[in-house]
Amino acid sequence: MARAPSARGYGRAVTTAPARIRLTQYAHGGGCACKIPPGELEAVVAGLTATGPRDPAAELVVGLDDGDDAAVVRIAGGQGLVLTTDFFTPVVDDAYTFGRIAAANALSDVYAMGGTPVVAVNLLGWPRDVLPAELAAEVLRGGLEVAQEAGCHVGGGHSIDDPEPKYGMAVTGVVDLDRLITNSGAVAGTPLSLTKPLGVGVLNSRMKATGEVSDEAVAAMTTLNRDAGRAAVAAGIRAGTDVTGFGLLGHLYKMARASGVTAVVDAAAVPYLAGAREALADGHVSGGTRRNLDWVRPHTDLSAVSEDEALLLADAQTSGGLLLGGEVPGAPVIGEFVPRGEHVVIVR
Ligand SMILES: Nc1ncnc2c1ncn2[C@@H]1O[C@H](COP(=O)(O)OP(=O)(O)OP(=O)(O)O)[C@@H](O)[C@H]1O
Ligand SMILES: [Mg+2]
Repeated sequence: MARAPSARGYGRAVTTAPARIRLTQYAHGGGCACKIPPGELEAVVAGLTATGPRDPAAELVVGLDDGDDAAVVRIAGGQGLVLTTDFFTPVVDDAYTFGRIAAANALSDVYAMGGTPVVAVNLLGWPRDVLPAELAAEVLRGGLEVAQEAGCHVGGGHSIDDPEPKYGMAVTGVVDLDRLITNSGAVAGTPLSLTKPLGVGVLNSRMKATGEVSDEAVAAMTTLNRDAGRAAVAAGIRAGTDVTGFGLLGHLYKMARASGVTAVVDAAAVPYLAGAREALADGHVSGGTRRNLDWVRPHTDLSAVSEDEALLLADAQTSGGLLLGGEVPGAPVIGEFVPRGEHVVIVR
């Protein structure tokens, strides 16, 4: 038998699986909601960004300056290498599904830059004294399946004994540098689109607390942003990011700030997964979501919406959709970019 999550510690390895292990109960937080909050992260990495103005001909085309989704390095033939990594604790109880979500999320940052993933390596942390190795293999199986769907090789990885289960990937892709999509590419006068509905954060919090699974949320989190990324490139879009732990408002604030424009969000046009509002009303709001809202509040005009609406807009997503400066087929327009005004973001 595996030990209860509360009885953590290093001891004998587990060889047999109990009837039902709820992976989320072995982690303090789940998915992108366990990211270090945006303000704190920027303070931590600030010392790494003092590289001076970016030279457009430089080898490192995208570095840390604008907190973009991935680093981009110039290679031959007008191409760039796209490099990104993402890992987190279980966001769902099922190991195979956790693997699929974590892989879709890791691959997403390449799509958010307008790129195509080529090869990934796994990052695995596993509490080998409390959880069976078979479950770790299930996590990796899920990740491999999604990478294969993306046409991305899995070339290896790294695994450590860890008090909490963690999984993700480091992904390398390629991008046509003339079609690169970045945080800083937004231009006033262009529409703002979102390719997946919000609400994954509150639904995952509910699932962690009650065990109630939202199939819609799982479907959203396991869907690759490949088609959205391709559509964005085909439409000539140059501004975008994926919506993850910092929520729509957090990622939009980063985009508008980096682009020197103001983003206007039409709250009524933002799509939500079924049950998201009810989960919020029942109090299933993560600390990460509250921190996201606190972070953007000084720069955001929220006077037109209730506190609940603002929390939903700041809901920490895992493997969320692409937020794009432009229009793509099938994705709702949820606002627009306008010249920079008093606020960096306006919710109306
Ligand atoms: N430990 C770190 N060292 C250096 N840079 C970091 C570190 N952690 C994060 N960053 C950088 O900070 C920025 C914001 O990180 P964040 O993880 O939010 O980006 P992201 O990969 O797009 O997130 P997500 O995978 O959730 O979409 C990125 O440019 C990232 O490269
Ligand atoms: Mg990202």
